[in-house]
Amino acid sequence: MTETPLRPARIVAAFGRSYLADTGEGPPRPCVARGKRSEVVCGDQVLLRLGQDPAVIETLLPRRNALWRQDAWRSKMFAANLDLVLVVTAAEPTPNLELVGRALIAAQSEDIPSALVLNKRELPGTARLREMLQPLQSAGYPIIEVSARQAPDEAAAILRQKLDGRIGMLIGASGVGKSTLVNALVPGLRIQTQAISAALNAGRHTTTATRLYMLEGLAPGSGLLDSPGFQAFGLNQLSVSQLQHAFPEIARLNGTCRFNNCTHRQEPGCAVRTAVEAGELATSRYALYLRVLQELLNEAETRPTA
Ligand SMILES: Nc1nc2c(ncn2[C@@H]2O[C@H](COP(=O)(O)OP(=O)(O)OP(=O)(O)O)[C@@H](O)[C@H]2O)c(=O)[nH]1
Ligand SMILES: [Zn+2]
Repeated sequence: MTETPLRPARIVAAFGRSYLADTGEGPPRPCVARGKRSEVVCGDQVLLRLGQDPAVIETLLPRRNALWRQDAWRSKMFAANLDLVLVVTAAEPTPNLELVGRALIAAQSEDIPSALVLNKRELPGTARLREMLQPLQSAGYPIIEVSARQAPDEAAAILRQKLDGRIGMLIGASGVGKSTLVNALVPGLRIQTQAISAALNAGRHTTTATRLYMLEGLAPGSGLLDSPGFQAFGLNQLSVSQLQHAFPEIARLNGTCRFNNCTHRQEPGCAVRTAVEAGELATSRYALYLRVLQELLNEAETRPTA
Protein backbone atom coordinates (compact mmCIF):
# COMPACT_ATOMS: atom_id res chain seq x y z
CA MET A 1 0.00 0.00 0.00
CA THR A 2 1.44 3.41 -0.94
CA GLU A 3 1.07 6.16 1.63
CA THR A 4 -0.33 9.52 0.62
CA PRO A 5 2.33 12.25 0.53
CA LEU A 6 2.79 14.73 3.37
CA ARG A 7 1.40 18.23 2.98
CA PRO A 8 2.56 21.32 4.85
CA ALA A 9 -0.30 23.01 6.71
CA ARG A 10 -1.01 25.55 9.44
CA ILE A 11 -3.15 24.78 12.48
CA VAL A 12 -6.05 27.26 12.48
CA ALA A 13 -8.16 25.88 15.31
CA ALA A 14 -7.37 23.81 18.35
CA PHE A 15 -9.83 22.31 20.75
CA GLY A 16 -8.64 19.59 23.10
CA ARG A 17 -6.93 17.17 20.77
CA SER A 18 -8.99 18.06 17.72
CA TYR A 19 -7.50 20.44 15.22
CA LEU A 20 -8.23 22.13 11.94
CA ALA A 21 -5.36 22.64 9.51
CA ASP A 22 -5.21 24.99 6.54
CA THR A 23 -3.29 23.47 3.63
CA GLY A 24 -3.83 26.54 1.44
CA GLU A 25 -6.32 24.58 -0.67
CA GLY A 26 -10.00 24.18 0.13
CA PRO A 27 -11.52 24.51 3.58
CA PRO A 28 -9.44 23.67 6.69
CA ARG A 29 -9.17 19.92 7.34
CA PRO A 30 -10.02 18.20 10.59
CA CYS A 31 -6.95 16.40 11.92
CA VAL A 32 -5.53 14.68 14.98
CA ALA A 33 -2.05 14.45 16.44
CA ARG A 34 -0.11 11.21 16.56
CA GLY A 35 0.63 9.92 20.01
CA LYS A 36 -1.05 10.65 23.29
CA ARG A 37 0.25 14.03 24.26
CA SER A 38 -1.48 16.96 22.74
CA GLU A 39 1.37 19.31 22.00
CA VAL A 40 0.04 21.08 18.93
CA VAL A 41 -1.26 24.65 19.24
CA CYS A 42 -2.98 27.19 17.02
CA GLY A 43 -0.49 28.73 14.57
CA ASP A 44 1.73 25.65 14.46
CA GLN A 45 3.17 24.57 11.12
CA VAL A 46 2.80 20.85 10.58
CA LEU A 47 3.13 18.10 7.97
CA LEU A 48 -0.23 16.45 7.37
CA ARG A 49 -0.95 12.98 6.06
CA LEU A 50 -4.17 13.37 4.06
CA GLY A 51 -6.14 10.50 2.60
CA GLN A 52 -7.85 9.63 5.86
CA ASP A 53 -10.49 11.40 7.90
CA PRO A 54 -9.46 12.95 10.17
CA ALA A 55 -6.04 13.63 8.62
CA VAL A 56 -3.00 12.88 10.77
CA ILE A 57 -0.42 15.37 11.94
CA GLU A 58 2.80 13.45 11.26
CA THR A 59 5.32 16.17 12.03
CA LEU A 60 5.30 19.33 14.08
CA LEU A 61 7.72 21.79 12.49
CA PRO A 62 9.97 23.94 14.73
CA ARG A 63 8.24 26.98 16.25
CA ARG A 64 9.58 30.50 15.87
CA ASN A 65 7.90 31.54 19.12
CA ALA A 66 5.06 30.66 21.45
CA LEU A 67 2.73 32.20 24.03
CA TRP A 68 1.56 30.62 27.27
CA ARG A 69 -1.65 31.22 29.19
CA GLN A 70 -1.89 30.85 32.93
CA ASP A 71 -4.77 29.25 34.78
CA ALA A 72 -5.07 28.48 38.46
CA TRP A 73 -2.67 25.55 38.19
CA ARG A 74 -0.22 25.89 35.38
CA SER A 75 1.07 27.60 32.28
CA LYS A 76 -0.12 26.14 29.02
CA MET A 77 1.06 26.97 25.53
CA PHE A 78 -1.83 28.19 23.38
CA ALA A 79 -0.40 29.90 20.29
CA ALA A 80 2.72 29.75 18.15
CA ASN A 81 4.46 31.49 15.27
CA LEU A 82 3.06 34.97 15.81
CA ASP A 83 4.41 38.06 14.06
CA LEU A 84 2.56 40.73 15.99
CA VAL A 85 0.80 41.13 19.32
CA LEU A 86 -1.75 43.94 19.50
CA VAL A 87 -2.50 44.82 23.11
CA VAL A 88 -5.86 46.56 23.28
CA THR A 89 -6.72 49.14 25.94
CA ALA A 90 -9.55 51.61 26.44
CA ALA A 91 -10.46 54.32 28.93
CA GLU A 92 -13.50 52.27 29.99
CA PRO A 93 -13.77 49.92 31.80
CA THR A 94 -10.96 51.08 34.12
CA PRO A 95 -7.71 50.29 32.25
CA ASN A 96 -5.88 47.19 33.43
CA LEU A 97 -2.27 48.29 32.99
CA GLU A 98 -0.97 45.24 34.83
CA LEU A 99 -2.41 43.00 32.11
CA VAL A 100 -1.04 45.32 29.42
CA GLY A 101 2.45 45.24 30.94
CA ARG A 102 2.41 41.46 31.29
CA ALA A 103 1.18 40.96 27.73
CA LEU A 104 4.12 43.04 26.49
CA ILE A 105 6.52 40.94 28.59
CA ALA A 106 5.11 37.72 27.13
CA ALA A 107 5.47 38.99 23.56
CA GLN A 108 8.85 40.69 24.01
CA SER A 109 10.43 37.68 25.72
CA GLU A 110 9.60 35.66 22.61
CA ASP A 111 10.82 38.45 20.31
CA ILE A 112 7.33 39.04 18.94
CA PRO A 113 6.87 42.72 18.01
CA SER A 114 3.95 44.37 19.76
CA ALA A 115 1.92 47.54 19.58
CA LEU A 116 -0.76 49.11 21.77
CA VAL A 117 -4.23 49.68 20.38
CA LEU A 118 -6.03 52.46 22.22
CA ASN A 119 -9.67 51.73 21.43
CA LYS A 120 -12.74 53.90 22.20
CA ARG A 121 -10.61 56.96 21.47
CA GLU A 122 -13.72 59.20 21.47
CA LEU A 123 -14.22 58.67 25.22
CA PRO A 124 -13.33 61.63 27.47
CA GLY A 125 -10.98 59.44 29.53
CA THR A 126 -8.70 58.91 26.54
CA ALA A 127 -6.39 61.85 27.32
CA ARG A 128 -5.72 60.40 30.77
CA LEU A 129 -5.13 56.93 29.30
CA ARG A 130 -2.58 58.39 26.86
CA GLU A 131 -0.68 59.76 29.85
CA MET A 132 -0.82 56.38 31.56
CA LEU A 133 0.57 54.71 28.43
CA GLN A 134 3.37 57.25 28.09
CA PRO A 135 6.03 55.02 29.79
CA LEU A 136 5.24 52.25 27.32
CA GLN A 137 5.47 54.60 24.38
CA SER A 138 8.86 55.84 25.65
CA ALA A 139 9.98 52.23 25.94
CA GLY A 140 9.31 51.94 22.20
CA TYR A 141 5.81 50.50 21.84
CA PRO A 142 3.77 52.30 19.18
CA ILE A 143 0.23 53.37 20.05
CA ILE A 144 -2.54 53.03 17.48
CA GLU A 145 -5.71 54.97 18.30
CA VAL A 146 -9.00 53.63 16.95
CA SER A 147 -12.72 53.57 17.62
CA ALA A 148 -14.07 50.15 16.83
CA ARG A 149 -17.67 51.18 17.41
CA GLN A 150 -17.77 54.67 15.93
CA ALA A 151 -15.38 54.10 13.01
CA PRO A 152 -15.14 50.34 12.42
CA ASP A 153 -14.07 50.62 8.77
CA GLU A 154 -11.25 52.98 9.64
CA ALA A 155 -10.16 50.76 12.55
CA ALA A 156 -10.17 47.72 10.27
CA ALA A 157 -8.18 49.53 7.58
CA ILE A 158 -5.52 50.68 10.08
CA LEU A 159 -5.16 47.23 11.64
CA ARG A 160 -5.24 45.38 8.31
CA GLN A 161 -2.25 47.44 7.26
CA LYS A 162 -0.38 46.22 10.36
CA LEU A 163 -1.46 42.62 9.69
CA ASP A 164 -0.42 42.55 6.03
CA GLY A 165 1.81 39.48 5.67
CA ARG A 166 1.65 38.82 9.41
CA ILE A 167 -0.18 36.66 11.90
CA GLY A 168 -1.35 38.89 14.71
CA MET A 169 -3.18 38.43 17.96
CA LEU A 170 -5.45 40.82 19.82
CA ILE A 171 -5.05 40.74 23.57
CA GLY A 172 -6.76 42.82 26.19
CA ALA A 173 -8.87 42.89 29.31
CA SER A 174 -12.56 42.09 29.17
CA GLY A 175 -14.63 44.91 27.67
CA VAL A 176 -11.88 46.83 25.83
CA GLY A 177 -13.53 45.98 22.50
CA LYS A 178 -11.62 42.96 21.15
CA SER A 179 -14.72 41.21 19.78
CA THR A 180 -15.84 44.45 18.16
CA LEU A 181 -12.42 44.74 16.50
CA VAL A 182 -12.36 41.09 15.38
CA ASN A 183 -15.82 41.57 13.88
CA ALA A 184 -14.63 44.63 11.99
CA LEU A 185 -11.52 42.78 10.76
CA VAL A 186 -12.99 39.42 9.80
CA PRO A 187 -15.97 39.64 7.45
CA GLY A 188 -18.50 36.87 8.00
CA LEU A 189 -17.00 36.05 11.39
CA ARG A 190 -20.09 34.33 12.75
CA ILE A 191 -20.38 32.04 9.75
CA GLN A 192 -16.68 31.17 9.93
CA THR A 193 -16.94 30.45 13.65
CA GLN A 194 -19.92 28.17 13.11
CA ALA A 195 -18.11 26.34 10.32
CA ILE A 196 -15.13 25.82 12.61
CA SER A 197 -17.31 24.48 15.41
CA ALA A 198 -19.03 22.09 13.00
CA ALA A 199 -15.72 20.90 11.54
CA LEU A 200 -14.23 20.36 14.99
CA ASN A 201 -17.39 18.46 15.83
CA ALA A 202 -17.36 19.91 19.30
CA GLY A 203 -20.50 22.00 19.33
CA ARG A 204 -20.92 24.99 21.55
CA HIS A 205 -17.89 24.14 23.70
CA THR A 206 -15.71 25.49 20.93
CA THR A 207 -16.46 29.03 22.06
CA THR A 208 -13.23 28.69 24.04
CA ALA A 209 -11.23 27.22 21.16
CA THR A 210 -8.29 29.30 19.98
CA ARG A 211 -8.79 30.15 16.33
CA LEU A 212 -6.78 31.68 13.53
CA TYR A 213 -8.76 33.62 10.93
CA MET A 214 -6.84 34.00 7.69
CA LEU A 215 -7.44 37.49 6.25
CA GLU A 216 -8.46 37.85 2.63
CA GLY A 217 -7.16 40.58 0.34
CA LEU A 218 -3.78 40.85 2.09
CA ALA A 219 -0.47 39.08 1.45
CA PRO A 220 -0.83 35.27 1.77
CA GLY A 221 -0.33 34.17 5.35
CA SER A 222 -1.98 37.22 6.91
CA GLY A 223 -4.22 36.33 9.81
CA LEU A 224 -5.71 37.14 13.14
CA LEU A 225 -5.54 34.77 16.08
CA ASP A 226 -8.42 34.89 18.53
CA SER A 227 -8.25 33.26 21.93
CA PRO A 228 -11.59 33.77 23.70
CA GLY A 229 -11.76 33.61 27.44
CA PHE A 230 -8.10 34.42 27.72
CA GLN A 231 -7.29 35.52 31.27
CA ALA A 232 -3.63 35.80 32.07
CA PHE A 233 -0.26 35.14 30.54
CA GLY A 234 1.96 32.42 31.86
CA LEU A 235 5.30 34.05 32.55
CA ASN A 236 6.66 31.45 34.94
CA GLN A 237 8.67 29.68 32.27
CA LEU A 238 10.89 32.77 31.86
CA SER A 239 14.44 32.93 33.14
CA VAL A 240 15.67 36.07 34.90
CA SER A 241 17.67 37.12 31.84
CA GLN A 242 14.66 36.57 29.57
CA LEU A 243 12.64 38.79 31.88
CA GLN A 244 15.28 41.51 31.71
CA HIS A 245 15.31 41.18 27.93
CA ALA A 246 11.51 41.58 27.93
CA PHE A 247 11.76 45.20 29.14
CA PRO A 248 13.31 47.16 26.25
CA GLU A 249 14.26 50.04 28.54
CA ILE A 250 16.00 47.65 30.97
CA ALA A 251 17.59 45.58 28.18
CA ARG A 252 19.14 48.80 26.84
CA LEU A 253 21.10 49.15 30.09
CA ASN A 254 22.32 45.58 29.88
CA GLY A 255 26.02 45.34 30.75
CA THR A 256 26.22 48.75 32.44
CA CYS A 257 25.63 47.59 36.05
CA ARG A 258 28.66 46.92 38.27
CA PHE A 259 27.86 43.21 38.45
CA ASN A 260 27.40 41.15 35.33
CA ASN A 261 24.59 39.11 36.84
CA CYS A 262 22.86 42.10 38.48
CA THR A 263 19.18 41.41 39.16
CA HIS A 264 18.57 45.19 39.49
CA ARG A 265 17.29 44.91 43.04
CA GLN A 266 19.64 45.79 45.90
CA GLU A 267 23.01 45.43 44.18
CA PRO A 268 25.41 48.40 44.47
CA GLY A 269 26.23 50.18 41.21
CA CYS A 270 22.98 49.14 39.53
CA ALA A 271 22.44 51.21 36.38
CA VAL A 272 18.74 50.33 36.30
CA ARG A 273 18.09 51.68 39.80
CA THR A 274 20.15 54.76 38.98
CA ALA A 275 17.95 55.33 35.91
CA VAL A 276 14.80 54.95 38.02
CA GLU A 277 16.11 57.43 40.61
CA ALA A 278 17.00 59.89 37.84
CA GLY A 279 13.46 59.66 36.45
CA GLU A 280 14.71 58.16 33.18
CA LEU A 281 12.99 54.83 33.73
CA ALA A 282 9.34 54.80 34.79
CA THR A 283 8.81 53.63 38.39
CA SER A 284 5.65 51.78 37.28
CA ARG A 285 7.70 49.70 34.84
CA TYR A 286 10.45 49.05 37.37
CA ALA A 287 7.82 47.97 39.93
CA LEU A 288 6.31 45.55 37.39
CA TYR A 289 9.78 44.16 36.69
CA LEU A 290 10.33 43.58 40.43
CA ARG A 291 6.93 41.92 40.86
CA VAL A 292 7.40 39.47 38.02
CA LEU A 293 11.01 38.81 39.08
CA GLN A 294 9.80 37.90 42.57
CA GLU A 295 7.20 35.54 41.06
CA LEU A 296 9.88 33.80 39.00
CA LEU A 297 12.13 33.43 42.04
CA ASN A 298 9.26 32.06 44.16
CA GLU A 299 8.32 29.66 41.38
CA ALA A 300 11.92 28.44 41.03
CA GLU A 301 11.98 27.71 44.78
CA THR A 302 8.84 25.58 44.74
CA ARG A 303 9.61 23.80 41.45
CA PRO A 304 10.35 20.11 41.99
CA THR A 305 13.90 19.25 40.97
CA ALA A 306 13.98 16.79 38.08
N1 LIG B 1 -17.58 53.88 23.19
C1 LIG B 1 -17.07 52.84 22.56
N2 LIG B 1 -17.46 51.60 22.90
C2 LIG B 1 -16.93 50.57 22.25
C3 LIG B 1 -15.94 50.71 21.23
N3 LIG B 1 -15.57 49.49 20.81
C4 LIG B 1 -16.30 48.61 21.53
N4 LIG B 1 -17.12 49.25 22.40
C5 LIG B 1 -18.08 48.67 23.34
O1 LIG B 1 -17.41 48.09 24.44
C6 LIG B 1 -18.16 46.98 24.92
C7 LIG B 1 -17.25 45.75 24.98
O2 LIG B 1 -16.85 45.40 23.68
P1 LIG B 1 -16.41 43.93 23.27
O3 LIG B 1 -15.98 43.97 21.85
O4 LIG B 1 -17.45 42.95 23.66
O5 LIG B 1 -15.17 43.75 24.24
P2 LIG B 1 -14.23 42.49 24.45
O6 LIG B 1 -12.87 43.03 24.65
O7 LIG B 1 -14.40 41.52 23.35
O8 LIG B 1 -14.77 41.92 25.81
P3 LIG B 1 -14.78 40.40 26.33
O9 LIG B 1 -15.63 39.62 25.34
O10 LIG B 1 -15.40 40.49 27.69
O11 LIG B 1 -13.36 39.95 26.35
C8 LIG B 1 -19.33 46.80 23.97
O12 LIG B 1 -20.45 47.39 24.55
C9 LIG B 1 -18.88 47.55 22.73
O13 LIG B 1 -19.95 48.03 21.98
C10 LIG B 1 -15.55 52.04 20.88
O14 LIG B 1 -14.71 52.26 20.02
N5 LIG B 1 -16.14 53.05 21.58
ZN1 LIG C 1 21.39 46.32 37.84
